[in-house]
Amino acid sequence: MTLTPVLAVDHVKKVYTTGTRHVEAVRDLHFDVARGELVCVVGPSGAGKTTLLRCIAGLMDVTAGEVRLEGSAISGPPRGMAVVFQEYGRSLFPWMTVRGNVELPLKEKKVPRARRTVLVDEALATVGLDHVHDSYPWQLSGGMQQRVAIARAVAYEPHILLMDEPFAAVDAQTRADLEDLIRELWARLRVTVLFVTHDIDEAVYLGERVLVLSNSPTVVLEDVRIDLPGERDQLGTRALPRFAELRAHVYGLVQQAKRGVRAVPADASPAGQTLQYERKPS
Ligand SMILES: Nc1ncnc2c1ncn2[C@@H]1O[C@H](COP(=O)(O)OP(=O)(O)OP(=O)(O)O)[C@@H](O)[C@H]1O
Repeated sequence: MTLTPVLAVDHVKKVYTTGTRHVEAVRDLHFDVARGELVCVVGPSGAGKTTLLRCIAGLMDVTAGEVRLEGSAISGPPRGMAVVFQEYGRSLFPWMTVRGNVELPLKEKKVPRARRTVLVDEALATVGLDHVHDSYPWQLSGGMQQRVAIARAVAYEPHILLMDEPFAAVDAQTRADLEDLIRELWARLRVTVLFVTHDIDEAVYLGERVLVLSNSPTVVLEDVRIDLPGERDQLGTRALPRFAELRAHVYGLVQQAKRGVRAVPADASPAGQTLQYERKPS
């Protein structure tokens, strides 16, 4: 029996059209994400990572192909999805308390008040912020604000969590803490996560798979299985020889992507256990 993937990105193409100008940002992206997977996406700057995420989040139409969430085609922001963006400063409402920010999407989802209280309390405790319910976002550090954004996504009880470079604007120590928080939440809540990052080390540390995108117009250059132990910690995991191999492998792929390479033969991938996808001829 074949299980329906939570997320199916089915030969997606995206062309931006401004007046008479056409920019083919994404050529043919094709991959599935199974329930409970944590999949990272890396690629050179301008590879189309944000474009892909916006298409998946239903924030923009695809030019061809289809994105399906639990078997249904996406044609607008789907209810079972939560998104955490890089700009936490802009994603939180400064005139609302932390509690108000986390509760807002639940009100929009028409969750009854008593249930909302439980969900907000649990989510804030989960991200270690149960002492700042009544603070305003601008009274918190950047890392704390990003925790509020994560709590808001978690409280929503999404089937899939999309994250677009969520830690790019925080310092290295906070970033490491937030990475561990995501692994911990993912393991505990069994939520499916698609995580876009510029950072190759972060992708290998976090992911069960790393999708390496080619340069724009984008295809999946390689889908690398990250066969590191499930229990990860910043010092031990990053010191493993296998971590170094996978990191070097993904780094090499990103360098190839920058040079315009769009296809890697399966047998040229000794370090990663590549998953191959059938491509439509373009
Ligand atoms: N609104 C737009 N109109 C026209 N072209 C666009 C638009 N948005 C993005 N592009 C182009 O699409 C391509 C992919 O951009 P996108 O922002 O998705 O890449 P990215 O991988 O997220 O980049 P970065 O890593 O630098 O954030 C780029 O060539 C970009 O110039």
